Amino acid sequence: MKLTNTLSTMLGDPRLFRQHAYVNGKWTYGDGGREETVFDPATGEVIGYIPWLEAHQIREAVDAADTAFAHWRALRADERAERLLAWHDLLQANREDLATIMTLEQGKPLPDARGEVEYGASFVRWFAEEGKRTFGETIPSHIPNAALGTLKEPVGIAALITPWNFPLAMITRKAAAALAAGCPVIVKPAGETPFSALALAELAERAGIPAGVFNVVLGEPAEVSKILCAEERIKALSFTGSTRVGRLLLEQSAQTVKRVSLELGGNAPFIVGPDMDPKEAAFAAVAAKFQTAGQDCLAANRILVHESIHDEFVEHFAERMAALTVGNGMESEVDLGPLIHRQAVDKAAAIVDDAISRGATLVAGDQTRAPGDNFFMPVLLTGVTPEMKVWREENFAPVAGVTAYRDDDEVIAMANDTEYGLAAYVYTHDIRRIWKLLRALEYGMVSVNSVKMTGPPVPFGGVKQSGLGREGGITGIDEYLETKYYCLGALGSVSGS
Ligand SMILES: NC(=O)c1ccc[n+]([C@@H]2O[C@H](COP(=O)([O-])OP(=O)(O)OC[C@H]3O[C@@H](n4cnc5c(N)ncnc54)[C@H](O)[C@@H]3O)[C@@H](O)[C@H]2O)c1
Ligand SMILES: N[C@@H](CC=O)C(=O)O
Repeated sequence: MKLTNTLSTMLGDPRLFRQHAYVNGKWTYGDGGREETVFDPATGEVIGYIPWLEAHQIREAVDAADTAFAHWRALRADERAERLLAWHDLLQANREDLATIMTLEQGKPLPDARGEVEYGASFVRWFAEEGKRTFGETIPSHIPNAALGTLKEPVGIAALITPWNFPLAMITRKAAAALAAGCPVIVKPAGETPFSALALAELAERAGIPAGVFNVVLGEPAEVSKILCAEERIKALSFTGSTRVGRLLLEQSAQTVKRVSLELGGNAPFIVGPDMDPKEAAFAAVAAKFQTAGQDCLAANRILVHESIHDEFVEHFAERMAALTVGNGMESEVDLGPLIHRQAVDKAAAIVDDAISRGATLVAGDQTRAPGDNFFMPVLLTGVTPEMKVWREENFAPVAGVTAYRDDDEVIAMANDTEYGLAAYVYTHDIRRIWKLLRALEYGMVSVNSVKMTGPPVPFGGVKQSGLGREGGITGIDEYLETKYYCLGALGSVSGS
């Protein structure tokens, strides 16, 4: 198998750069000799290679997790918490290296990568604490001389399949909850960004998480997922990624009736009320659109501005957008890195062409200034209408589409005109309008006058075709817990309570 060490020379701790799968506490090659090349999206250079595991090796990961389950679930919650807190501390201590790995494989600017390491680590800390609070209940008995109640028990092995846009935090938000609940995990990261996942495995081992409890499998995505979904011993499947693949995995998991959690695509409306300062709203919209070069499930995809302030808003948006620097995320002062690969650039270009051909106006976005093959310069379109792809599809690129609306009822109908329902933004200071929109918007998350909405205490997730279940918050751990009801009968001395 090919290996390259360029990336490790850039790290304080070269052992964080691993080019093997991690199964049962061992770094593993693929038995069939298949491998995948991983590129730096900014330069197109090879940064490493990963093996593809064969079917029997994926099953060995399940065997390992199955064996490890008995010991891991038997630990006290505070013992698991100690290991999770050690993992958290190691993530923090190695923040710089983890951010370097992330920027090189994903492309996001280094400060954003540092932010994601902090964000990812914050879920580990959160669930270390939440694991100690998985309380059951006592139930007032309706049966004479009986005591009724519930226990919370780990559901079993959890398979976690994750995307490339947030290569670290999308893993920790799932894995920390599962591990805290007592479930071993098998992580299948995106092939574009495996090295963050493998660095997480290295640090999990150092934190004292036992062999078989945290595994990272690599391989041909459809092949690996089919095996994981068909495995009866895997009881929970948690997926973050596109709605297309989410539907497929839900279908494949039906045969083994798994607990399925899905965090899927978004098509976020960003609604600006007539009372807003157009400059303040435009600056917020730029921030909500261009994070991770628009490759964010929370990215403002459809910007809906009241007609009375539309033109001023567009002027300020264009001015702010023009000040963004596009370039290699390893360089300082860069706001937008590359897109993940060339197909993403082609998709973005096709969405812009489609909008223009259907009557949208291109206000800004000169692609001749793109600093490389995988870069896409920010685009501002106005006059966007519902038949355009930029309205219908999650563009996952730095393409902002603006539409004017007349009144609240019209903007509610516009905002809900999508199969997606992840997140929506509302900018207005009118409390009646806020309440009306908050209730009428068909979204799992609504953020009012704030671009930032996520974090460990938050029940993150969508409605409609944006997903099933919630991650984070006080309910995130429930995705990995079963409720066991008990009835202790014939107690003799207990009655009526
Ligand atoms: N709701 C959320 O919390 C959230 C967070 C991040 C990303 N996302 C969504 O993820 C998408 C972008 O990520 P992506 O392009 O990596 O998504 P994707 O669906 O293409 O891939 C996600 C994962 O599924 C695997 N996969 C791909 N094809 C597969 C197949 N045929 N069978 C089984 N597995 C397969 C990939 O290897 C990867 O690990 C966007 O739609 C974005 O909105 C959602
Ligand atoms: N920004 C999101 C990830 C979506 O792509 C998050 O905070 O979870």
